[in-house]
Amino acid sequence: MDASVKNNVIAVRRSKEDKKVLRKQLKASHTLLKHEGISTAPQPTKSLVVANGGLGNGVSREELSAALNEMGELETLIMHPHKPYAFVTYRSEESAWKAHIHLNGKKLQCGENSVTLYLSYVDSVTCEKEESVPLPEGLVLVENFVSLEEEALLLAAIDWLSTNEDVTAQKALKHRRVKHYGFEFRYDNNNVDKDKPLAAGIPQECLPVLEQCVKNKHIDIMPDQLTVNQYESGQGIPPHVDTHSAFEDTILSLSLGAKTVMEFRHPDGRVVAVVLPGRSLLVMKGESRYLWTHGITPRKFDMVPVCDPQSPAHTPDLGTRSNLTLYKRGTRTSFTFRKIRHEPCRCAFPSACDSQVAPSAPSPPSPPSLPCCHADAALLEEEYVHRVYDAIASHFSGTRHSPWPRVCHFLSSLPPGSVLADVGCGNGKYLGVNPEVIAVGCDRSIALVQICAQRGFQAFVSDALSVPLRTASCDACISIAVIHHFSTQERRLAAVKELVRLLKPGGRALIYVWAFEQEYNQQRSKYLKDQNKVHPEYPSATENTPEGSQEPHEKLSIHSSRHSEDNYRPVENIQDVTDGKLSVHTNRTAFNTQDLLVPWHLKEGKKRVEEKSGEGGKKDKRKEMSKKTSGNTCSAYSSSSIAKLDGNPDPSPGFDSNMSSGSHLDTSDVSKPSPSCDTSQTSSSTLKLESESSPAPVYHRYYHVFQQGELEQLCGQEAGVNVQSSYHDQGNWCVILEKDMGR
Ligand SMILES: O=C(O)CCC(=O)C(=O)O
Ligand SMILES: [Fe+2]
Ligand SMILES: [Zn+2]
Repeated sequence: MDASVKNNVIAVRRSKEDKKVLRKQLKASHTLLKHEGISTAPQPTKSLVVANGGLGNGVSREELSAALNEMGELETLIMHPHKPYAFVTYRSEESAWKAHIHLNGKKLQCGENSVTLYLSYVDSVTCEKEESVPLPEGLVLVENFVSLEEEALLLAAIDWLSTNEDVTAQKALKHRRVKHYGFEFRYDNNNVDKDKPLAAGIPQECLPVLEQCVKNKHIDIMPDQLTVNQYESGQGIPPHVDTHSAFEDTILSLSLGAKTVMEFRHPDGRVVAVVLPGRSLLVMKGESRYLWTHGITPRKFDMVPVCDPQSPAHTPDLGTRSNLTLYKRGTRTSFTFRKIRHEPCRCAFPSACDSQVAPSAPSPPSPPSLPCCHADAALLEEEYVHRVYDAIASHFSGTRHSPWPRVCHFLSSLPPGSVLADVGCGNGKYLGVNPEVIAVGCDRSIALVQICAQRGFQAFVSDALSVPLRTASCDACISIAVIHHFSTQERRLAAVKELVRLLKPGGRALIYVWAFEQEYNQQRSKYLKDQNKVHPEYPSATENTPEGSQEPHEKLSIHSSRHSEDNYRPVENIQDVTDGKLSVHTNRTAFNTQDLLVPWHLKEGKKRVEEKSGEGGKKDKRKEMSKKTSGNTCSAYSSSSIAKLDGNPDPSPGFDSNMSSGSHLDTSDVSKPSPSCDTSQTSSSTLKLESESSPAPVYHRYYHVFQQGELEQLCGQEAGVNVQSSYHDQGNWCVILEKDMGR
């Protein structure tokens, strides 16, 4: 090839590349306008928006500013938390122009990953003021409370190698090291043996610090108990309230070593992230001690303000607003000083107080523990998922009638003639959404499958881990609110694998699971919002769960920053704090643990309603429902029109029906459960509780609520499938998977 031809080929290639970059840049501008309201300028200015260069992409301030600084002197660099873009303003337009030429379409290495930057000029930079969120009431943070020398002295006072004979539960907890002095805090009963002081009292080295605390009126009486926690990077402590009956009001926590971010969560869903710098003292009193939970999410990076002089990434020239950076966690050691309480607690927060009234939902007589093996897991699910759904099926079905728009959208996108499996189909509300597809449902609950059959849908009883359908027989699968009922990670993965097995190559699966995070984009979910409202459309605050809500959007307090979206790391199980026993969730409050029991208050009276409405007979609901839900309208059908089961139709002609598992709970039906209940159900005595004051039986369903990123990570473990998209929908995490063509 002669030189001119070669040059032409290179020029063509280059122009092709340029066109590609231009196309992508335009797309990025379009997205910025559409989703963020940021309009780009057609002509050069001093300011640029850097798409993909945001903290939300895992780009740190240091990495981005290093690249930008090479093009000229910066005036400001603004990085909003969680956003996938940054704004840069140069001192001169020429530098901005240079950055545009050299960095647009270029890859930036960020740790192990790289991102491609797209730069566009902007006329003005949105310098959204950080919302200054107050700290929880009663919380005080005192920076530089101890000197560097005192810090070293205190750290040296802890001998991690020695073990105290008299300490039963003093051990390296799964996710951090712990040592107790004065009294042992026992993680098996969440309390202290008040009559059994430890041989080792609070170390002498702590006394000057404690005296200072008393002198400064941070605490009235000298503490007599110390818990030292040591966290390596990536470790944390689950959200909890220190047991009221164990300790007096004030709790002091001294942070030594690396800084961390502690999250405070109010039962109404508010989350405040507080940066705890090394050598600072956190004083928790009143509401912040009694009502808000505190916890440290296990992660390796936190998002912290760059203006914090503690931060190694401190860059004072760049202004202070939105100057956040990723901070890599190091080892942190905390000294938590508390005073043992000898009388019952009489705080003003009875809902969170173990000394005062019982919690709103009675616990099962003997709450189960998280399973440690496959057999235990199967037993737990049998008792706390399958039996419950069979017992509450009718009432449950009456509350589950509005198909979700985004699920409908997925179903409506399937070409006519597609084969669809709804694994964990519940009462079958999605089976008629797209009448052009061949839909079959399965559910572990025979009672729910009977309801499907009653409506004229094809459904059979089956365990979601072993669906009696041929491999690669389905164009699409849906699993709506099912996988969160599996009690081990292995079983959740097995459920994903089973969906993938059913798919044809190129087939797609839609998965919904309930989210740990019930606040998203600064909005609390309906699930949380309706906690005090008795709304005709929704279950009451103390009642059953619609599974609708959202991701925590931690508010930045003056002293705080939101943490980064580090890769998902499982939350340390609350077991370390409550020892083993699953806790009973209070409906319509924020979650404070990932594995829990969710109460279902069974309502009586179905029969009466049916008699009144005169719609007790059997009816083919499929046509009616298809009519109403075809297209993308997703209209609800009335729960009072659900036929009463007066027979036992064979739910699954042609299929093996003696399988077990994967019951269905709807994701976000927020409709009021109609007073419908099949009173002839049987139930396990360990699940159902009746008390004199509340004759309505309460059942408990096991859930594993997913943290952001966890579902993607789970699906990522299954080879031969891609996560095509993932999103948050009404308090659920959702993914669409696509099976590889080659499989
Ligand atoms: O590490 C901390 O600062 C808090 C420890 C804590 O909350 C506890 O031990 O109860
Ligand atoms: Fe605590
Ligand atoms: Zn209390």
